[in-house]
Formats: sequence, C-alpha cells, structure tokens
Amino acid sequence: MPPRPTYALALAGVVRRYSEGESALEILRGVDLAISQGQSVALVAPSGSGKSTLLHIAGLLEHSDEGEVFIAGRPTARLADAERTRIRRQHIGFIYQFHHLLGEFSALENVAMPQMIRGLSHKEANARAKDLLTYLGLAARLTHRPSELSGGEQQRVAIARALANAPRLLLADEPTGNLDPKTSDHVFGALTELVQATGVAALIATHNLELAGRMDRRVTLRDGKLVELA
Ligand SMILES: Nc1ncnc2c1ncn2[C@@H]1O[C@H](COP(=O)(O)OP(=O)(O)OP(=O)(O)O)[C@@H](O)[C@H]1O
Repeated sequence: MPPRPTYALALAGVVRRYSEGESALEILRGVDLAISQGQSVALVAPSGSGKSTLLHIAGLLEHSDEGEVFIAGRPTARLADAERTRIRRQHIGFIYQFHHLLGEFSALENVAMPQMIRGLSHKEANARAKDLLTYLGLAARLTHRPSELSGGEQQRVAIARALANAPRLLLADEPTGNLDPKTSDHVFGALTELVQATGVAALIATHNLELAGRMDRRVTLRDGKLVELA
C-alpha cells in the first residue's frame, strides 16, 4: 500500500453550530478538505456562508463541535489549549482583511517579533524579516511605522509577518478585501509569488474570482459542506 500523504491541512467531518435562542444554527455540516504542502486553495463563498468560521477552526483559533483538524498530519481536536497554541505558532501563519500590525513598531520589528517569540536571536530574526520585506518590495520602508505606510504596503508587511516563521500553512481571510482593485492585484500577485517560492500550503478566502483563478484549486461552501469548483 502506498504511504498516506501527510497534508499540511486536513479537515474531516467538521461541524460547527451556533446557538440561536432555543435552537442551533449549523454553519458547517461536515466539512472535508485536504491541502498538500505547496498547494494553494481559494475559498470563494457568499457572505455569511461560514468562511471565517472555517478559517478559525482550521487555524486552531476556534473549536469545532464535531470532526477533526489535522495540522501536518497531527490530530488537534483533543489537545490542550497550550499545545494547540504551540502548533499554531509553529505551523500556521494568518493574514486578515485588516493588517493588525502593531502601531508603535516599525515594519521590520513587526515581522521580526513573531520569530523572536519563537526563540530566534534578534540578529537572525531581523535578517529574515529584512529578506522577506525586501522580496515584497519594501526595502526602503523597513523603519516606517504602519501609519506611515500605504494600505497595500501595510498588507505586504502583514504577509511578511505571516510567513516569518516559515509556517507549513497560510490562512488568509479576504487579504485584499480592504484595498482598491489595482493595489489588490499587486498585493495578491506578491502573495501568490511568495506562496510558490516558500512552498507553504495556502487557504485563502476571497470574493475576487479573478484572483481565485490564480490559485491551484477553488472550493466553495454549499449548505455547510465544502464543494470543489472547476
Ligand atoms: N460567535 C458567533 N455566534 C453566533 N453566530 C455566529 C458567530 N460567528 C459567526 N456566526 C454566524 O455564522 C455565520 C457564518 O459566519 P462567518 O463569519 O463564518 O461567515 P463568512 O462567510 O466569513 O462571511 P463574510 O464573507 O461576510 O465575512 C453567520 O451567519 C454569522 O452570523
């Protein structure tokens, strides 16, 4: 028998309910998904269909009510919160619609910080942060604070920060949703290039079908289940 592939992310039978008064609203009704290392997947689904919920569960920020989430082959549902946090820090990078950078720190510091939290020296963390920011065209913006950067630049710093710890899995929730079409296109181009260059697995929620077309696969949520699109 061939060896079972180890997916960067695998979801099996994921169910999530929210209580609504007396009744329960079932948002995810048995979601299955497997993403290999190096593969990029766009999640294109209507507002309110459960995209953010799914990303939070995949990123171990939220628990599912049923089902299992495997990160790099390891089941996580029954792990203690401290261990889930450790796995998240080690293996997962996040990009949100709004950059969530720390306002009092420079671009370089924002990208270096997660690496120092993981134990890298100041020098190593700064060197990697500088490389990533330079790759993203921000070599002349290293010492700028977020408020001194444009929206597209802020989002590129957020991309660098998400990839700073060389995660296996990148999760992004409308990463260009806050940008004008031209900047969005530019930032998305930088993101897809880095996804390819680093070999990270990526699950990216977007409303933009053209941008989704540049990913390896496209999936949607239909009646709480994940469906593969052409
Ligand atoms: N904590 C919560 N308690 C109750 N209901 C919730 C909670 N979080 C989300 N929901 C509901 O679950 C549904 C899915 O929400 P979610 O944010 O995952 O959708 P989405 O597809 O990301 O939407 P959008 O594209 O608008 O961001 C929505 O109807 C929302 O109101």
